[in-house]
Amino acid sequence: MPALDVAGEFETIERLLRPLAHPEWGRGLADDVAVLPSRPGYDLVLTKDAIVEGVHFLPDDPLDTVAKKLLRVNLSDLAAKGAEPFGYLLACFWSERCGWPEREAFAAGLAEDQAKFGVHLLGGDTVRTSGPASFSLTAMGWAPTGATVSRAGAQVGDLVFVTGVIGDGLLGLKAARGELSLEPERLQALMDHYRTPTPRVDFADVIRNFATASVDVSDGLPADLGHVVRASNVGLALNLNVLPLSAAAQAWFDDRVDPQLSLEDLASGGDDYEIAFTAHPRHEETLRREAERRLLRLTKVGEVTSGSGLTVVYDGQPIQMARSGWTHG
Ligand SMILES: Nc1ncnc2c1ncn2[C@@H]1O[C@H](COP(=O)(O)OP(=O)(O)O)[C@@H](O)[C@H]1O
Ligand SMILES: Cc1ncc(C[n+]2csc(CCOP(=O)(O)OP(=O)(O)O)c2C)c(N)n1
Ligand SMILES: [Mg+2]
Ligand SMILES: [Mg+2]
Ligand SMILES: [Mg+2]
Repeated sequence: MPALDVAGEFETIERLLRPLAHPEWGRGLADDVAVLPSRPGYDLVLTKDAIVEGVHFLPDDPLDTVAKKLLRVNLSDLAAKGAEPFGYLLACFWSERCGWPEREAFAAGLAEDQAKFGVHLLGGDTVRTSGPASFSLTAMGWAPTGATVSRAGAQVGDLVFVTGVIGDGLLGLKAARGELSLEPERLQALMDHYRTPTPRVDFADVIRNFATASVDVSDGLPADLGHVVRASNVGLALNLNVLPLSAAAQAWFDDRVDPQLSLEDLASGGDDYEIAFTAHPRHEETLRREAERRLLRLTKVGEVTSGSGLTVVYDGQPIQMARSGWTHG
């Protein structure tokens, strides 16, 4: 048995990652591949997002929450498309700060979230780097054949909804950097959202059944709705005045001197990992009921119009936003 401070490649795989392996399809992480049986009647839905220290998480974020964020941002993409997750491939680029205790914390975070979301590890890769700690994950899910929701199906007259709240990701980052003065519980709630966002996995079946188009909100609500607008070749009016805020974000907002600019910042900050989607107005009541059953906030933030392009509206007037969301320049 290697000493406890060992953080080598094979120790990491055997002692920390093997316990996370998919019981049927992971081959105990002791083979070159994972082999999955095909599933008649279903499509295999795949997505990959990487996270990098200094870009997606802070150098002093605990590694268990980094692992959870990595898994969750990917589960968010699957949920937005209406797919049910079952497994993932993982690549770890451990930096010098990732000794054995940090790797143990990372694996413990994954173990907790595997249980929470019903997924297992299928394989991956493990390397060491002199650069920033980085992690990449490929999430896999099933959706009934042909049922996956794209960005392209929005129809003129559809309503635009968003799950949960918008802006806590941005404020959580500010809070973690010590840039906000709010009550400690509020700061904690915001930091929790930044470090461990909640992917709307239990809303995936509703999206599958009722959404005409959907996207997960990672870059910023206007930026991500912009993808829907372009893919669907429609217009879309987004009403900033109804942006759903958490209690903590509301407390921050109430102290601002420029409400419009503050809402623009919250809307375009990103790191929300909510689902924005379009649906026919006849489904509004059902959507509200399904959200309520799941104790999930659901807000109608706009409508799909003829024409093309996203129009952001504040106090009934179209406005020009300085930036619509995060981009990796
Ligand atoms: N390096 C890459 N190689 C192949 N496809 C990529 C790469 N980077 C991004 N994409 C694809 O571009 C699209 C948009 O990516 P992204 O903005 O990261 O979307 P998301 O918000 O779904 O994570 C996705 O289909 C994604 O798979
Ligand atoms: C330290 C730090 N600085 C800035 C941010 C803000 N931020 C970085 S990437 C990003 C957008 C989401 O990440 P991305 O890689 O674009 O995910 P994807 O759109 O592919 O899902 C945001 C809001 C952050 N999360 N952490
Ligand atoms: Mg991505
Ligand atoms: Mg994503
Ligand atoms: Mg992005």
